[in-house]
Amino acid sequence: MAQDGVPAGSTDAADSTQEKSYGAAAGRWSGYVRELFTNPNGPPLGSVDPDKIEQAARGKLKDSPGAWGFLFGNAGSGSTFRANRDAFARWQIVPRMLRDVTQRNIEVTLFGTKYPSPLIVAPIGCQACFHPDAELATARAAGALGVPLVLSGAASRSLESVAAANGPHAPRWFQLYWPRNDAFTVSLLARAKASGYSALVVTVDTMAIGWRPADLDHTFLPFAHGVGIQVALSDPAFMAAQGRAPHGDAEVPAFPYDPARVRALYEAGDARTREMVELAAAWGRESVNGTFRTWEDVRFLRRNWEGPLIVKGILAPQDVEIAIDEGIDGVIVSNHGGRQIDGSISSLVALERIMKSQKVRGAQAGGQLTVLFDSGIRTGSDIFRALALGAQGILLGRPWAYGLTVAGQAGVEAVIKSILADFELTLGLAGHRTVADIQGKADEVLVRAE
Ligand SMILES: Cc1cc2nc3c(=O)[nH]c(=O)nc-3n(C[C@H](O)[C@H](O)[C@H](O)COP(=O)(O)O)c2cc1C
Repeated sequence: MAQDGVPAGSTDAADSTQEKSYGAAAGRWSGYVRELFTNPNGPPLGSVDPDKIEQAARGKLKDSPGAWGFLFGNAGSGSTFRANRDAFARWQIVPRMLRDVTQRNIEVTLFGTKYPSPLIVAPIGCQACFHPDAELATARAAGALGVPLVLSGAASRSLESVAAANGPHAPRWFQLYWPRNDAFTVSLLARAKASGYSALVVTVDTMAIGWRPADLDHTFLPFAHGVGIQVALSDPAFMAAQGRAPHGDAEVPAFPYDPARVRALYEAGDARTREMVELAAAWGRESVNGTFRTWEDVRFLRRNWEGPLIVKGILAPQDVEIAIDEGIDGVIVSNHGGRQIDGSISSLVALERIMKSQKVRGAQAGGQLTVLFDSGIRTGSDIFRALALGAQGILLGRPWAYGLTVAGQAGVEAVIKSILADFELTLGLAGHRTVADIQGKADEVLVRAE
């Protein structure tokens, strides 16, 4: 069994056939194929095709067009989102044959902890918009599979109840949307530590929400109605500043979230709704409100967080080099799935450029910096390509949220099991046994399509 965040089992692929929890048995993920072929009812989500699961999620939210627009939508014309996907298509895998890759192991070690795969569950805010079980379903799914979960700072459940749903020994990280008030920040960090979140992810590409036509067209801003601010509502420092006691999760946002209904209640003078809108406005004065932070502010976090500190939303090599100088432990190369800047560099091209930096490569090789990646990952071969181009782990974003929307916990599990089975098979079919065989080895294992 895993203990205190340390995975059970062996570090040796050939020897890892029986452990559970963080450590994955060889072939564990591709074993899902057998499960699918022996299930007379077919795949749990009706399909394993990411596009079909996305369509199923759209169907599920057909009466909540604002929620669908929030989940699926992007900045501006959506060009960055498309660029993310197109960038993957430009790299092709060059398989090697007649190697014994029967026993495969896709475990990785990040920040000194071994995880069963390179997959990390990306922070996605406000999950109460998508499923009544919201973050708890996602946390249960991640905990059941032993994959690390990143809880969004804009969650619709508290850090504590998500930790409980995730499980006492499950790996979890906390993503911070930076409050203006230092006492609130320090309180969040203390709660994260106390609830077993081992790493802190600070998202630096969302000091304000981008220009998102879908949200603007639907007048969809759940945070303004108190949906997605439960991390704050459960915080003693934030609530004390509002002259109130912290709310637990006894009262959670209604599902489906219906902005028109909340507006009507507000107009009718409903006291509870009015209080929530007032608290939401106070949260809005704290976070994601156009107050831009600097590296100087990151130093404050560095001083107040002992564990790994990871900066999410970096795209320029120069910024990664600064992160190294600032003693940051990890970066997540990400453009937020194309939701922040229209016409931005794709995340994969950004990764390629970043990995050309001698300083970055040296820091990565020396174990000083961990490079993670997200934006656009949809298949196992996308994971393969991101790792080959230099990432040490990847964050899966919208695909699992589509699974959540369709089927709650089971949906999140199905999506993660599918993409990891796909990745493990792709790795083997390409002639490799472990992540180390391909990580940073694009020159050997990929070719750029003409
Ligand atoms: C609905 C939605 C909400 C998100 N909320 C957050 C968040 O609260 N914090 C954060 O750092 N990133 C957030 N992200 C960005 C994801 O963590 C991730 O970077 C992105 O989804 C990757 O792009 P992809 O889903 O297209 O692969 C959100 C993304 C979506 C789709």
